[in-house]
Amino acid sequence: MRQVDHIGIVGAGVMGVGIAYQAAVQGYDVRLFDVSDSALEKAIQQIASLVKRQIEKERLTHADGQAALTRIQTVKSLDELASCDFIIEAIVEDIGAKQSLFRKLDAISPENVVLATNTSAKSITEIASAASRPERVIGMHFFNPVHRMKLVEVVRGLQTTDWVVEQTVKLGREMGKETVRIQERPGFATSRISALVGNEAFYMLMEGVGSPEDIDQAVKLGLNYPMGPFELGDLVGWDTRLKVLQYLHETLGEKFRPCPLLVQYVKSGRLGRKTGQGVYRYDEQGRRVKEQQEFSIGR
Ligand SMILES: NC(=O)c1ccc[n+]([C@@H]2O[C@H](COP(=O)([O-])OP(=O)(O)OC[C@H]3O[C@@H](n4cnc5c(N)ncnc54)[C@H](O)[C@@H]3O)[C@@H](O)[C@H]2O)c1
Repeated sequence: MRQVDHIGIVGAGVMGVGIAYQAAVQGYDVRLFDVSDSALEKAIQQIASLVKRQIEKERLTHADGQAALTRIQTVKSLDELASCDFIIEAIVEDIGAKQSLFRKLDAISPENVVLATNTSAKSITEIASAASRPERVIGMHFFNPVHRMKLVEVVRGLQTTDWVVEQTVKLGREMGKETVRIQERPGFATSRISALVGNEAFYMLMEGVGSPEDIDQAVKLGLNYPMGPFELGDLVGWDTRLKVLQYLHETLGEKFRPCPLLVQYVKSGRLGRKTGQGVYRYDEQGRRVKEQQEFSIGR
């Protein structure tokens, strides 16, 4: 097994930030790259505020929190990931963008480095086809928020080797997560169910079945889900959710057709917590704003 000390992370959005935090807290040195300088700056602020909150909640000591922060380095060029022992991609959910990135990662990194994608649903085999050594490409699917969610879904593409699966399971566990091993099918074991539930909730909202609050409450208390479908979609980001649904619609058929109201939300920029408004509204600190107004589907 290659000793993993340095983890390279590509993409400093919602997931890249969470994965970087989790890796650093578990003692790994992290190099974080994004095409956007402002995303990198924002990422460092978000990680620092997450460390602060975890210290306040006594889930992290001050010393451990500070040590984690010093382990994260942002880099301005992909080439600076060349010496990493394991690389995790968390960029936009777009097959072309991911393939182009994996072509570059394959070219810059030694051949015993695992190249993992955090894709929510896309084909690992298709992403891997861009690499000259597709057997070292694997799905390592973290969940949002990474520091709280216990699972990593390890997804095997057609050519992924046993060694790569073992290395990824080991890293997932050492990052403090439970792992499941999944054979590649669109949406894996989790996104396939979650996309269906979120989409159905939007159809229910469009039909006027109930307010978002009541639908969320029904699913939480009646079905024992920890979060309602709208709370979860606001956290995931409806743009990401829509991309997953479009892909599942293409590959698995009609039952995944994206709800027109969900599509409208994305067109209007109501993407969820990351834009301050999705199905619900959030203040500057990310706290949900309680609405006084009566329910209507256009809300
Ligand atoms: N949001 C979730 O809850 C969630 C959960 C599990 C998996 N995922 C998956 O994780 C991935 C990232 O999702 P996210 O929600 O963090 O997205 P995001 O939109 O928050 O962040 C994506 C980041 O990638 C950067 N980026 C885009 N192209 C790039 C490139 N070629 N090189 C480097 N950086 C690039 C963008 O500048 C942006 O900062 C997606 O594949 C998504 O499906 C998301």
